[in-house]
Parts: sequence; structure tokens; C-alpha cells
Amino acid sequence: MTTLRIAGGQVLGPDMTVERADVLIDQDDGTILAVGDVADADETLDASDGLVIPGLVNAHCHAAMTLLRGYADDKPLDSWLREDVWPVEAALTPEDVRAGTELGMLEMIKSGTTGFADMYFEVDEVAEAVEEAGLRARIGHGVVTIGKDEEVAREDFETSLAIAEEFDGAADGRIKTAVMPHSLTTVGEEYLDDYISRTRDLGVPLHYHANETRDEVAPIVEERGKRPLEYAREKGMTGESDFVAHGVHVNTTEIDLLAETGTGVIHCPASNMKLASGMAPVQAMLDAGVTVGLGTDGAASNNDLDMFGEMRDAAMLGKLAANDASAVAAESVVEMATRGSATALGFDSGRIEEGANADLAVIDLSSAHLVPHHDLVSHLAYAARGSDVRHTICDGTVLMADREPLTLDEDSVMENAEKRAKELVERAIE
Ligand SMILES: CSC[C@H]1O[C@@H](n2cnc3c(O)ncnc32)[C@H](O)[C@@H]1O
Ligand SMILES: [Zn+2]
Repeated sequence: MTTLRIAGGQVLGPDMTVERADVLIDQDDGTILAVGDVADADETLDASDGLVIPGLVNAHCHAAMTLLRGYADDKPLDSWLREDVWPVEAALTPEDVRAGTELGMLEMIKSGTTGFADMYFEVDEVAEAVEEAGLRARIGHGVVTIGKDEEVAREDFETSLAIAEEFDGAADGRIKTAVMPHSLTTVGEEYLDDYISRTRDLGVPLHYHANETRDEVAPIVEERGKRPLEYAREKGMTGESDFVAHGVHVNTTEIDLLAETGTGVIHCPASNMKLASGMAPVQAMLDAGVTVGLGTDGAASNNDLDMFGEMRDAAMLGKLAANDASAVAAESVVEMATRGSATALGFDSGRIEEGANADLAVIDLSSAHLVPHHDLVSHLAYAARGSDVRHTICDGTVLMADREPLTLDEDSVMENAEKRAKELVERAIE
């Protein structure tokens, strides 16, 4: 057995308390062996002046959309997608998706994220990139059927199922999959019965955008006389392993439905603010017992993949939404970004405890904006930044040490993404 000791730091425990401790990792099976005073190990990573936290889990994103960062801003969801994003995405090549995914993962590793969920296209490229970068991910091919002939729409769903089957368990189990219909309005009902039942046979989760904007909820209510998540339940799309992105416009019946079925909700506060989609009732969902995780969404609607920013946004927006300064408190957002997201994605991560996946980040506490150290959980939620991350470890492997990424070549990833992004946009607007 090869062991790694993260030594000399303070450690954030699963109950959100902070204690002085070392963390011992079994690098062969990628799990935490012990938390406490650890005498010896094959290798040591220094965490003095640091706080060891569970690696953050970005539970909803489209990593390759880093190529569209800053390409189209200041519009609402529907026109942003139809006028700007979808026309460019139509010109994406597999190499573009690879380059954008690598850039997204570089950004995530640098800011202490060790796991993510990704809905996009060219997923075989995404899978290879995840394997190379060393992160943990639940990935899937996003299906859109509106505006497509039946044959093409069915092909899209077949791709999503085939990808889910092929890559589940890849990269030594770091990669898991899901079938990912884009949303309840962009996928036709005529396809759901068949493909949802085949997803269940495959035994993988479903992940889709739901209740993101008022404009998306209204037609479902008008046409079907029921709320979107009631429609989703009727179609068999809610359950313990399933997770929806956004859940902004959910009423009390839908909140109860989410809690009863165990369906996870991934809160994306920055994207919801930027596209003016609305304020999710996060405290009400937490009070009802819904599993709530946190996600950045794509970098084109955020515009970064920094989960520290997302925690801060979630806390701030949660208070406004509830009209209550005590709502969505620091502990709640840290819990959401770690265990909440990990649970929603089905990862045994998000907690520093013997037996859990060794997915960790070490935060450097020595910067001016983190002094004094009254309450380190408060700092994680309100004051820390992605650039405070010193080391990132996933599955027992060190992905970044002393701010130097080890699995991705930082300069060439950035250079390639810059070039591909420029050529992509030129091709798309030709
Ligand atoms: C079919 S792959 C995923 C698809 O989703 C698009 N997308 C990015 N952000 C959002 C969002 O906030 N709501 C809905 N859809 C979104 C992305 O551009 C891809 O086309
Ligand atoms: Zn999204």
C-alpha cells in the first residue's frame, strides 16, 4: 500500500467543526485511512497554515462552455441560447470540446473542485479528458429533440444511452454516467416513455434542467394542467439517483415531491442571477429535506467555474430569496458544495472521514483577506477565493501541489483553448 499524509493543517470535519489533524490516504484504493495524529507515510504534503476541506463538487456544469466565456452576456436564457449559444455550439468539433473541457477542468483543479457533473456533446472526448486530468465526474450526452426529425431525435437519445453504458465506471471508477435529456421543454413527451424506461434498465441516473425560468414553467402548466416536476414524476423522471439543475421556480407541492422522491436539486445561483432566471427557494428546500447541491452551470452564464464564488452567491441570494439574513447560512452552503453535491451525484466524497474517497483540497489561510481566523467555515463561504487553494487531491492522487497543476499542462491547455475558441466563433459566424 502507498500512503500519503496531509500534514500540519486544520481539518474540516463532517459536522463542520475544525480541528488540528493530519489526514492519511491510501493512494492505491483512493480512500481516507485515518484522520488525527499520523506518524508516518510514504509521502507527505505540507498543509501548515492551511485548512483541509473535502474537495468541492460542481454538481452541474457544461465544462467545454469555457470556450464561450464572455462570448454572449446580458441576455435572458431563451434568447441567449437561441441567438448566441446554440448557433456556435452547432459548429463545435470533438477537438473543441476536448480543449474546452480541459480548460474547465484546469480551472476546477486550481480552485479546489475534485468532482463535477457534465452535460454536453462529444462525451467520448470529455471522458478521455477526465481520465487524463484525474478528476471524478458524472458525465452524459445532452439530448434535445425539439426542431428535429423523429429519426434524428431518436439518434440523439440512442447516443445518450450508448454513452451512458460505455463510460459508466471508466477511469478506475472515477467516471460515472447519466442519461441527460436537456429539459422538460426541449425534449418531446413522445420520446420519454421509451427512453426513460431504457435508462432505468441501464441503472444510471437522469439529469436534466428543470423549473429554471418562468417562461419554461408556464407552457407546461398551461398545456398539461400540472407543474413541471409533477409531469416529470408522471414520466418516471424523479428518484433517489436523479438530479435536476436549477429548480428556481418550484412551488411547495414540487418541493415536497423532490423530498419524497429523493430527487436532488443543483442550485446554480450565479447563472440564475446573470440570466435573471430568478431566486430559488433554497432554504425552503433544505427545510423540507431536499438534497441540494451546488453548481456553476457553464462558464458562459457565470462566468467562471469557481465554487467559492458559488458558495458566496448561494448564501447571499438565499437570504434575499427568503427575506431572512439567517437563511442559507455559511454551514449550509459549505455542506451544499461538498456533501450535498456529492450525494446528489452518487459519489462517496464530500466528507473527510475514514473510508470516504480521498477527494480533498487544502486552503492557504495566510492571505490578508482571510485574517483573522474567528470562524473558518465563515471564511469558506464568504471570504475565500479559488486562488486560495494550495493543493488539490482526487482519488488519493495529487492533482495540484503548491498551486502547480500536475496532470494538465497549464500553458498548453490555455493556449489551445484560446486558439480553438477564436476559430470556433469565426467558423460559426461565417
Ligand atoms: C444539450 S447539452 C447541454 C446544453 O445546455 C445548454 N445550456 C447551458 N446553460 C444552460 C442553462 O442555464 N439552461 C439550459 N440550457 C443551458 C448548453 O449550451 C448546451 O446546449
Ligand atoms: Zn446547465
